[in-house]
Amino acid sequence: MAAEWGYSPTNGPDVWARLFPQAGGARQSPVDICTSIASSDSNLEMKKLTFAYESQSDLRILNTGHGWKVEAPQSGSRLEGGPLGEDIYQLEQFHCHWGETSAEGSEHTVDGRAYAGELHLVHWNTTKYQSFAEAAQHPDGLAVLGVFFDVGNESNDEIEKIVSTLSEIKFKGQFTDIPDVIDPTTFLPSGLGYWTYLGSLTTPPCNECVIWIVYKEPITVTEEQLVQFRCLSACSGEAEEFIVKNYRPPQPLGNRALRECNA
Ligand SMILES: NS(=O)(=O)c1c(F)c(F)c(-n2cc(CC3CCCCC3)nn2)c(F)c1F
Ligand SMILES: [Zn+2]
Repeated sequence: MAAEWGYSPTNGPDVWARLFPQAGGARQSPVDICTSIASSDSNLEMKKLTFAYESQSDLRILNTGHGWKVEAPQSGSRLEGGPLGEDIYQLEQFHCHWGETSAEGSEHTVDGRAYAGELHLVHWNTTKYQSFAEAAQHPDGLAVLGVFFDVGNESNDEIEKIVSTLSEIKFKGQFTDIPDVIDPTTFLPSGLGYWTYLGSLTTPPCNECVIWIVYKEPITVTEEQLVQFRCLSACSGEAEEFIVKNYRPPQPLGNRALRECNA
């Protein structure tokens, strides 16, 4: 397998486990969310999931070669409650997954249906661990909020702040600062119902360290905004290999519990 993992037949999800053994584990993400087996859990209703983010400007966005990633270490942010027990999780970064067309692109699917993309807000457990890298080695180390993208006519203003920087980070390894103020709260849908289950990073090394919280209600972006995502290059040089898809297909849920909260 090519040294660098990716999403092509020769280095994609089907062969990740050769280099990254955890990718073949029993607690992998994403999964297909089968709504008929999701169980309502009164505990989730009682311990409301709460989040508090700061608005930040000059956040760094980089082209990872697999997509864009905004580094947003927010010591003042807090995600807690719901499935997170008594621990507090802090925002570390957010990024997104998409597909070649808007008929695909999300990582999680709902009753077999894919959305046009999926935003991930990645948090780590600051109650128990001293760093993101340490937290990523533990089963309750990370909490990721997943938000589906639906395509509509209305441009998403917060996503547009990301799109407006992409021409500056066309190639892998490039980064720039986002001049606009970003408030992560604005990425969340108005309806706060969600599904939750225990899973993993959806990219190598696929550590089984994520408490997943996937919102039921999608947010809207435009086709043009997704077209701009697909113009990023996976290469650092002149060669142009566009990042047209960067989603892992659903993995077996196995005997994991899938719970839901209709906030
Ligand atoms: N799609 S996802 O599951 O939301 C998702 C994530 F949650 C991530 F945290 C990462 N991630 C990977 C690393 C390197 C770490 C380096 C230290 C050891 C763990 C990996 N940094 N962030 C990631 F790439 C990703 F895709
Ligand atoms: Zn992701």
